[in-house]
Amino acid sequence: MADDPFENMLAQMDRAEEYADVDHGVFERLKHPERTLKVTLPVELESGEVEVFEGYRCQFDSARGPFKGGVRFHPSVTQREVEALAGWMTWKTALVDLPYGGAKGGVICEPKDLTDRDLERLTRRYTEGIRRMIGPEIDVPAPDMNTNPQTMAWMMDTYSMYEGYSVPQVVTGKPLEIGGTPGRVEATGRGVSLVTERLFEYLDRDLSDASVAIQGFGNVGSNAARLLDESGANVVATSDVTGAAYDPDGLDVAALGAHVDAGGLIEEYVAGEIRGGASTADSRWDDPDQITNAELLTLDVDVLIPAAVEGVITADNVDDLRASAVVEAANGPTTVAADEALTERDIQVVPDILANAGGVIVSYLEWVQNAQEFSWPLETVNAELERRIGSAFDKTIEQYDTKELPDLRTAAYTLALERTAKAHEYRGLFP
Ligand SMILES: NC(=O)c1ccc[n+]([C@@H]2O[C@H](COP(=O)([O-])OP(=O)(O)OC[C@H]3O[C@@H](n4cnc5c(N)ncnc54)[C@H](O)[C@@H]3O)[C@@H](O)[C@H]2O)c1
Repeated sequence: MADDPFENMLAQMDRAEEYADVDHGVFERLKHPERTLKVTLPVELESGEVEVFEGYRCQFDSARGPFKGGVRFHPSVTQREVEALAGWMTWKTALVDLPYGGAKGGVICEPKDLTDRDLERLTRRYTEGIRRMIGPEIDVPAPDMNTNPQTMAWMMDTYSMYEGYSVPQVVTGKPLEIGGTPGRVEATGRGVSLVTERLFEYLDRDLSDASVAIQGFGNVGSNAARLLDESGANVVATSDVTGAAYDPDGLDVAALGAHVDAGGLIEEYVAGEIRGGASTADSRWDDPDQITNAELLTLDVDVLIPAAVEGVITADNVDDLRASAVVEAANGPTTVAADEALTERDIQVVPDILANAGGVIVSYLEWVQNAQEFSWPLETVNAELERRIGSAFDKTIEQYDTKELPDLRTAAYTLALERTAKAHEYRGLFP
């Protein structure tokens, strides 16, 4: 049951319902996505072959504003996963109080097997498939797993070609040259780092020298690692699909970042095949051990940050977890059964809808700048990100403490559900 991300999201909602001030009828309505479009995407690959892909766009709830949510390219994308992710976007935008609803898109594909030309064609075909349901005031996509500013540029261009003029505001996470904002690429990782700092302040613990394990060293994981390293924490392990690098004395995060930016894999780094100009001789700590992703999750660390895929902390491994706090950078990394076990063990979990909200906050700031046809400096963007995610963190803690809720996820969900339900109550049912 809980391995299905959509069931997991519904179970999270159910856990919060008993504490949330929400009419039961409205609550039932919140459990159903408004709509999901499935699109068939035939693409002529560079090899000359035609491959037929499948994609989705789910628009979960728009009571608080236009739909907002990323697009994921991954072999394990399913309709249920996209719908769960769209639901989580709805609760996330409500929790951090952005004037948006929630949506998500996904295409079933293995990007590693596609050339840049193939990816461009697939992205354009997908954009054509969903273009009637997106738009600056309707639904605004953004990057997620295996999509990036280049993907957004292709989406923006395809949409604009049909409109007959440039519409930068139709997507966020664009390159700077076509209306992107400074600070967007690292925004989710920055938010993860900021909430980890806040958590330590709240727990009255010192983050400097705290040990951190991060599963996933992509956009979110690598930026969180870099910023936590800069704030004095000790990143002892990180991973990608090929496995994890572990050094109890701490990893050379900068060298790892350069290696991965140059297209390197973690297993190559551990084997000493280091790209990006760094060499083991230059590294502060030169011999990390290769461990598995499963072993990374059970390391004895102060903070565990899952930053890859959903459903990695489960009933099967939760008893082996030794971290004293979990900061959910990935969406939906903890199943409900595991969540209950973590609450019982008093392990603080900063839920995904708070921990990884930095990305959508800065996407919103990009959208606002596009609407104003104006651009802000990086300092303004980062200050606004810190203010907004800090305020959401404080409100979640206040809710948790004053209502004596079982955990931070329940606190975050009650706030998000109450805000979304209020919007539904004010707007009423039409027709
Ligand atoms: N990019 C954003 O702005 C953003 C915003 C909010 C949430 N998120 C969430 O953060 C997570 C990571 O997103 P990202 O943008 O960094 O993606 P990414 O594609 O840049 O990186 C993903 C990383 O996870 C690794 N990975 C993939 N499958 C794995 C597996 N089965 N086991 C272990 N590692 C695996 C990859 O090798 C890579 O290192 C996702 O859950 C995503 O939904 C991303």
